[in-house]
Amino acid sequence: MSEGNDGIRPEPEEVPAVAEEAAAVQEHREEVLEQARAEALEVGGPDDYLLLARDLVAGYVPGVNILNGCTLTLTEGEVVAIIGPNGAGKSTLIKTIFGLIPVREGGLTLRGSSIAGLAAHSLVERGVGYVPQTRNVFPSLTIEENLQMGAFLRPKSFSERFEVVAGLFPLLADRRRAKAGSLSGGQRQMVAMGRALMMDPSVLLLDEPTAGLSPIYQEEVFQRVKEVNAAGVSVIMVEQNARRCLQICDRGYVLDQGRNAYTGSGRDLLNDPNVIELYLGTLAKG
Ligand SMILES: Nc1ncnc2c1ncn2[C@@H]1O[C@H](COP(=O)(O)OP(=O)(O)OP(=O)(O)O)[C@@H](O)[C@H]1O
Repeated sequence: MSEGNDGIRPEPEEVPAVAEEAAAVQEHREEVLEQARAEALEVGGPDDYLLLARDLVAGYVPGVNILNGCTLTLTEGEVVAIIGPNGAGKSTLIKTIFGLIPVREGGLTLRGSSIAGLAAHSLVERGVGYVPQTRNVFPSLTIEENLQMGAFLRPKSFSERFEVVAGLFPLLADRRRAKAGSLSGGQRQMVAMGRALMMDPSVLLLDEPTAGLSPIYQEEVFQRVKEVNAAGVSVIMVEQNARRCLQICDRGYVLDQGRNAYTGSGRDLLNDPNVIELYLGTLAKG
């Protein structure tokens, strides 16, 4: 057995200090989550928001909840970010809003009417678009065919919507006959967003649109999101590039363990020492 320190394992006396620090951080997180839960109850009623998710409880496996009471509001014209650590439930929240995961408890309303329990295609009909994180284009189809799939509920509106969407993403017109599978990751993301916009949604749900993209393409995606928003679409986006996302969004939600941890304007969250310490970590120091 080796007696010396191998440079990786901590000295024995360091271990209690690390454990104490971890326990303190966990205790702080619990306090934050409790406070956020109390604040979440202070939101207005369904008629006050374009979209209201209130105290949502949801999960994949019977008896196991991933969302433990999440509240989120979206007002017309906003870009709202959802950030938080891995496994916090960010994607689960956006999938629950889009009807891909059943709501076990809580309320979900769009323009004051309940959408809990509605299937995804019903939400598309009601003006909600969704771009999943992965497998969000049909690689063997052309760009144009991908966009046709996006307009499948209203095929007659294809030409008109194509003009509008290509105005936002010129690439889609320039390369309309190219197979989506031949495009770069960033270009595919434009196709995926363009497809979701073909139904002229008022709400666009984006699940980590910059994941796996180079910094240049990440920036392009953020700019396009702003342009889509400026064209009248309210946006909820889950993001792994938390710092940049908070810079461009109106408001943000920090999720932790399937619950609200912090809520505020993007700027407030970026400057909140607790958010920096607990959730932005090295990103904040960068
Ligand atoms: N299809 C699934 N079946 C069962 N559990 C799942 C499924 N998808 C996700 N989970 C679990 O739900 C929890 C939350 O996952 P989710 O993808 O919502 O997290 P996230 O905050 O988006 O994190 P990440 O940034 O890592 O994607 C995780 O513990 C994950 O293992």
